[in-house]
Amino acid sequence: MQIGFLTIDWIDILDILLVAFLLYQVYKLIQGSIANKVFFGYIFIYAVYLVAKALGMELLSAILGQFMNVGVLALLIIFQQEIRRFLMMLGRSTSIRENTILKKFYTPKVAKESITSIQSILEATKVMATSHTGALIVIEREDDLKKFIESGDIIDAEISKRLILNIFHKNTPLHDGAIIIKDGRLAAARCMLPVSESGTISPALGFRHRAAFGMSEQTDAAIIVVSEEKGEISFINHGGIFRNMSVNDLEAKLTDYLLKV
Ligand SMILES: Nc1ncnc2c1ncn2[C@@H]1O[C@H](COP(=O)(O)OP(=O)(O)OP(=O)(O)O)[C@@H](O)[C@H]1O
Repeated sequence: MQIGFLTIDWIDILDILLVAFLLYQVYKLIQGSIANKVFFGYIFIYAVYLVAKALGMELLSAILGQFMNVGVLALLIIFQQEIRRFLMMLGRSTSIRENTILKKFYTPKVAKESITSIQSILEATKVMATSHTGALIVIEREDDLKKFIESGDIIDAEISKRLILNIFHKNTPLHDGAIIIKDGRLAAARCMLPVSESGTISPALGFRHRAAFGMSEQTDAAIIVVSEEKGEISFINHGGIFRNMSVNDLEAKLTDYLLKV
């Protein structure tokens, strides 16, 4: 096919479509994050570079060419988190859980143990919501939370309503940060979670919620947040946030999510 001075064959069309698809996926991945602006800046410079090259502007294309070469390295550093998220997304979508045939033969490993501890978690959540006690509870599913557990104080105790209430009680040494539940046991308290940089999170939500979002971006954990300010219960997972939940709604969501293959 001839368009003006350009000769285009079907490989070129396929090439353009694949690049467009790839760029769209990258855009979706970084949408709302700070990296978004860097991405468009980079695309703009690349477009100028291509035009300068096509017009034979040697000096400008040489300078921009050098910038593009170093830029790839810079992009790897700037987009660290997004690249990690992208690879995790790929890893997850090729895992047994996402495979409809293998799924039939597979039972989630954490489900049974975690389900038995749900009642204590729900009862404690109810009390904390009523008393406006801030809390952040992370329940491990398939993704290993070892590195987050190690960021806090190891407890490794049987879960009980009283233990949870005691940990989150204001003015106690362990109340800051998150508790992590693993295999039906309270693994650790005072855990540090990654804070999300997403620009789509409501500005009304503070760091406790941002940390829950950050965790849900990097892992498949189930996360419960009790807001200190409003006494509101939220459930967060990598599917999004469910705000202002009743304890019954939370029970249904949590059971469903923990048992989901
Ligand atoms: N990265 C983090 N990892 C774990 N816990 C965190 C992190 N950042 C903040 N927190 C917890 O959140 C508390 C601060 O919450 P902040 O008031 O900013 O959040 P919020 O989302 O507005 O919630 P609230 O409605 O309870 O005020 C801290 O005291 C700490 O316990």
